[in-house]
Amino acid sequence: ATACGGDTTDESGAKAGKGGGELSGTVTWWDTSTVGSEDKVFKALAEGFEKEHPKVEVKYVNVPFADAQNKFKNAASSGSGAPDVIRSEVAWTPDFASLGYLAPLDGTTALDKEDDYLKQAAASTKYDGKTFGVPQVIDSVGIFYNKKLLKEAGVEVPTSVEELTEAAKAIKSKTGKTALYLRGDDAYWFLSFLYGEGGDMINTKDKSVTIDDKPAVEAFKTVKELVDSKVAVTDATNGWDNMQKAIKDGEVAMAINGPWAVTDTLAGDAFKDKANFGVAPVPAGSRTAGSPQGGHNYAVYAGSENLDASYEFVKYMSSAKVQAEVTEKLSLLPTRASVYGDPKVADNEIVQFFKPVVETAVERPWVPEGGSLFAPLQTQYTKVLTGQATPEQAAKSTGDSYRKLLKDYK
Ligand SMILES: C[C@H]1O[C@H](O[C@H]2[C@H](O)[C@@H](O)[C@@H](O[C@H]3[C@H](O)[C@@H](O)[C@@H](O[C@H]4[C@H](O)[C@@H](O)[C@@H](O)O[C@@H]4CO)O[C@@H]3CO)O[C@@H]2CO)[C@H](O)[C@H](O)[C@@H]1N[C@H]1C[C@@H](CO)[C@H](O)[C@@H](O)[C@@H]1O
Repeated sequence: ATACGGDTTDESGAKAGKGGGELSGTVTWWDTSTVGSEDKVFKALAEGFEKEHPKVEVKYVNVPFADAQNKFKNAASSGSGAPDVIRSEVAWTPDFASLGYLAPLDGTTALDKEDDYLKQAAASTKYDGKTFGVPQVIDSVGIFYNKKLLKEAGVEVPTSVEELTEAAKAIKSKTGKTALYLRGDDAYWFLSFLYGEGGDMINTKDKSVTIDDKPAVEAFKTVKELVDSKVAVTDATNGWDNMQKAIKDGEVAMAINGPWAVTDTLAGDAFKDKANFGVAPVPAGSRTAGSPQGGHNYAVYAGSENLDASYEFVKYMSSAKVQAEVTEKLSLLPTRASVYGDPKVADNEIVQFFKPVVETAVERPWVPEGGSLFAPLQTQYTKVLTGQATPEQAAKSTGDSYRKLLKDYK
């Protein structure tokens, strides 16, 4: 199509149309979604963009979640090998932005119908008064449970740690199975217990480290007791695979997990009959029930040589149409309020459960160091679960690490 204003070539040499001129060139996109359950859906959606922009080639690259943050930082700082667009986890976005690695999107076509984004999701894209990402999916965690096993045990899905401990006895005696798989190699799985005791990692308002306050010690005690009393099984490594195998094979009655795990979990023998799968809020601690907020944004590399096509790609991928398709295929939660009105989305049981959960999820500290709070906590969390540190030692060690990371926090 010839543009009404005629084509111009901007500094990057890419065709930058005026008034709908044709885009061209390549857009390399690093996607971190799970291979084997999510990646093929996202890859196909990216190909849909190419159909609308025949002169643009999207180079889809799947980069493992555990490697992508460092890989991007290395490429961006060396100035070679960085992608044009990255699926930037909510905690990575302020980190990359603070380093100058992301293009501000305010005023570009990437940021389309901005008011339609859920405010919890949009919060992770803001840094220094600018917008450095476009929300893709928002998520939290809940209890995934095997209805048949709970029925055989004659118990309801537990709503608190006490009820979980009680139910575990009946599950073990009546079915021989363990009640819960508790992921031990990823500190994200500790957060709902920390929030359940009224605790948190840090307080950004008064700039204080709170991971070594009493609620955190109580939360470490809770998870240690769940494992020591065999209410829960855990592993110090390879937690994702072990958790998925345990719940999919019906070896455990429950696992704490999020929407990104639904497709993979439903592929398990235990859920040949999809009706056997249930999801419920995480168990409350002694103070409350709190779920963590997670998710992913699309972000554009500041050094991209094809900014116009990258902006349009982000606009397309985060459009209401594409978001509805992602939910339909993967049961992931949209980040556009308008998409929840789409009948296909509104009827999705996973969305029906997780929408109120993400609306009341505990907001994360959207500071550049937010993501780096997990590695030191992960070390101590695993040590507590394997008896190498007491809850008190773990809380103190994590607090000391945080104060080194956050110089101006007390
Ligand atoms: C340690 C890491 O701590 C944090 O990560 C937090 C994260 O902030 C939390 O929000 C939470 O993330 C949720 C997530 O929101 C939720 O959506 C889901 O994601 C799914 C996808 O849905 C699924 O599609 C697929 O992709 O798979 C995704 C993952 O399943 O589940 C996530 C929770 O897993 O929890 C994360 C902690 O895991 C840091 O941010 C780093 O990532 C850091 N990694 C370091 C690694 C270092 C080398 O060791 C290396 O030296 C360091 O440089 C590395 O950075």
